[in-house]
Amino acid sequence: MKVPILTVQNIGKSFKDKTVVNDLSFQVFEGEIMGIVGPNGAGKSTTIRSIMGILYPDEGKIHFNRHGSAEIPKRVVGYLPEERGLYKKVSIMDILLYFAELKDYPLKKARERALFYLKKFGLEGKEKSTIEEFSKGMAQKVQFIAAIIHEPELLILDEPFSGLDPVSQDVIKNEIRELAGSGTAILLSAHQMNVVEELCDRILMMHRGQQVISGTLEEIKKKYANFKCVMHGVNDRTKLSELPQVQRATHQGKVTTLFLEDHVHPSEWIKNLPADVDFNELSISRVSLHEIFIEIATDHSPEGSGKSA
Ligand SMILES: Nc1ncnc2c1ncn2[C@@H]1O[C@H](COP(=O)(O)OP(=O)(O)OP(=O)(O)O)[C@@H](O)[C@H]1O
Repeated sequence: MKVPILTVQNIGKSFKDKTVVNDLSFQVFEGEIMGIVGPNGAGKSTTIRSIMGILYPDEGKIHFNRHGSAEIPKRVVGYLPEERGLYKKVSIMDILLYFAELKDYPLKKARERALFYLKKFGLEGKEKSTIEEFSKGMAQKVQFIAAIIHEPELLILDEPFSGLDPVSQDVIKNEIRELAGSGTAILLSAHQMNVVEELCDRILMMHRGQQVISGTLEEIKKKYANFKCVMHGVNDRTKLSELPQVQRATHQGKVTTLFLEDHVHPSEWIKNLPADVDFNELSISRVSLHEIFIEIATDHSPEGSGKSA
């Protein structure tokens, strides 16, 4: 049975007269990785800051299911904020122990965990170094360790991959998977759709403060990811755009991408292609999360039917 760790219920937040989060509800369960995605300014960080008690929502409720009080159970929540910042001149070990102390976590255990993770993240022997001696990516790894040093049951990561090279991204991705595997509930926001596809069990997409899509990747793809046909050949663009059951088309040189309407059966559709369509390569696949994101961010409804070239 899925055990809820965090329940966000109909929250709303406005700054002056601008509504930035509107009637948003979701849950995060034990051992799952939930991705919150959306264009810049969609309201992701405002949502996360509301959960963390940095901002107060004007409406709705935030409930940490295992903890009755209205207070945030800080001892069991780990947080990697969007704006990074660690004391520049303090040793890495002291920084990590300081974070553990803030969460009332036993310091002996924290020291052991700090050394374990520094080694795991390729920073063995660096515990006496300071952040000013570190690169941005190294500092980010330390900040990630600070967020998990106290073994949180809920881990909230605001853009954990920004500024990381692909190798470091993999290190953090693997750690997130391992933490979820051991039961940690994880809520993360990210802009890298490929990473979100790969990592998240469920995805919530926000736009203008509201939920526009949510579900598992499979559910989202089934519901929103129509098929697309990518064609390499020399053709009349208008003719291709006007083929039956084509929702819209994009063209780049000799490559045309035809986004097919809902419920089109691709093999039937191919059979009905006119004989004079020229191509030397043709592929059909479901659109990616990245493309669904672009559709929403550019205000094309994922279920829209307008044709555009
Ligand atoms: N303290 C604040 N005062 C006024 N407006 C704010 C404040 N914080 C956020 N906003 C506005 O709220 C909207 C949502 O911002 P938020 O940072 O939540 O978006 P986001 O989805 O995290 O974006 P990004 O992907 O760019 O980080 C933006 O229009 C932003 O300008």
